Amino acid sequence: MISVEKALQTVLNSTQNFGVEEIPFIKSFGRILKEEITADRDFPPFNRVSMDGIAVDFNEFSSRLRSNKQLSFNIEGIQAAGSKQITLKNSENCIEVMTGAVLPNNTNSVIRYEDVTIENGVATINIDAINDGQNIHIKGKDGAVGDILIPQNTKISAAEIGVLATVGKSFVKVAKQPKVMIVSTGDELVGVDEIPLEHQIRRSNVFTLVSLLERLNIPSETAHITDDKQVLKSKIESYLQEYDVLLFSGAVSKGKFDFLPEVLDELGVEKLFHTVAQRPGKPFWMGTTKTCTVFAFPGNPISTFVNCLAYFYPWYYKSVGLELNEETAILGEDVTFKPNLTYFLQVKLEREKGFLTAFPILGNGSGDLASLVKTDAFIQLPSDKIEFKKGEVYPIVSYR
Ligand SMILES: Nc1nc2c(c(=O)[nH]1)N[C@H]1C(S)=C(S)[C@@H](COP(=O)(O)OP(=O)(O)OC[C@H]3O[C@@H](n4cnc5c(N)ncnc54)[C@H](O)[C@@H]3O)O[C@H]1N2
Ligand code: MOO
Ligand SMILES: [Mg+2]
Repeated sequence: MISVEKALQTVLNSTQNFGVEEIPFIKSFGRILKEEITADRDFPPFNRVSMDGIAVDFNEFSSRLRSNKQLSFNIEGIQAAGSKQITLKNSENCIEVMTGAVLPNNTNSVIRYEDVTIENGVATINIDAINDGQNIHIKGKDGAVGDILIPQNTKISAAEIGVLATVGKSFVKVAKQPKVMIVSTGDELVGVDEIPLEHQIRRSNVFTLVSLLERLNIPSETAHITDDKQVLKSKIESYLQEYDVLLFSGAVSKGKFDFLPEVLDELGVEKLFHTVAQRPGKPFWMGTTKTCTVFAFPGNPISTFVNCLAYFYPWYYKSVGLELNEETAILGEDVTFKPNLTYFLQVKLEREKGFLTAFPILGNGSGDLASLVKTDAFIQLPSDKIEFKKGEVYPIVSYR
């Protein structure tokens, strides 16, 4: 048996590189960027008018103000957004300009319509102070051509999608997703659409795993294998050839029909560890071949669930180059836990005065999958303590 810390270290030392693929940018939400995105032109690419109004020459405005002349300007033309830049021919005049338009040549300040009265083609300014360059979004102010706008290894959100669009990146390089097979085992398990007999239950773990992977945008396939050693062996043999990752749930403990560890061993999967000093999820088995990583989670639903979050998630993040950000929360109640095991305790998270606080909710052990609905996360209480006090801070793995 190894500690949670050692198990996680082992998991992180056996990450995989899934390669890179180029996909349409609009399909890249949630994926990990595998190239730098640079500005293809200045941001904004021209002096952009930022208020609807009139554009004037600031010097002309100032000199009239100094000599108490009328602040009336003949309107020479209109500069609309999407039109080529026009030029103010006579600096005593002005040009009407629209937000998003190029600032006309020979003008350098924009006065809002709200501060102007327009009559018979003449705009009279109703304010007696303007700033040189006002209401103009200067070319290159947000970024210069060639600037890095999005660094490599960024997780693509709506913000990045907008930037990809604006620089014309219709195709973008992202980390390939692993090819994953999720397998449940057990003779007691029937399909979701079936009516279980007295001694049977519907299988649920594969579907929670599919959904936990969907949170990472990883597609997956599923299969179910009965507790038959030969069938297990022949199916797994072909899965090992075909997939980057196999996630199992069940058949890793001490039961007569828990064949998985020996089958994986017979198929040449190198065991990295079996059983971790934790509750729940203790009989977790992990191993690798040259091309495939195998996570065999204990079958109790909460064991499968927490181990996917605590081990597969960080393994995937590191594999695709994402930083691991440890989340923490304040324990909301005293907890006593005697066994010399790391305790992944189910908690409901609440924000109290801006701080994330974790309130323990005790279910009926690792088979009580309905209790997951009442909680949001697991708080990770270390094995070297027995008493955990309200107010102490510990890592959490959340799933909401
Ligand atoms: N003698 C011992 N017995 C057990 C130990 C032990 O240390 N010594 N460990 C216990 C712990 S802890 C766990 S966790 C389980 C792990 O068992 P397995 O990984 O072998 O899983 P199974 O025996 O196949 O199933 C356990 C339990 O989970 C249910 N299950 C399995 N798959 C699914 C699924 N896809 N959907 C819903 N439920 C599932 C299954 O029906 C069993 O009730 O072993 C303890 N025993
Ligand atoms: O490890 Mo088991 O998951 O405690 O129920
Ligand atoms: Mg078992």
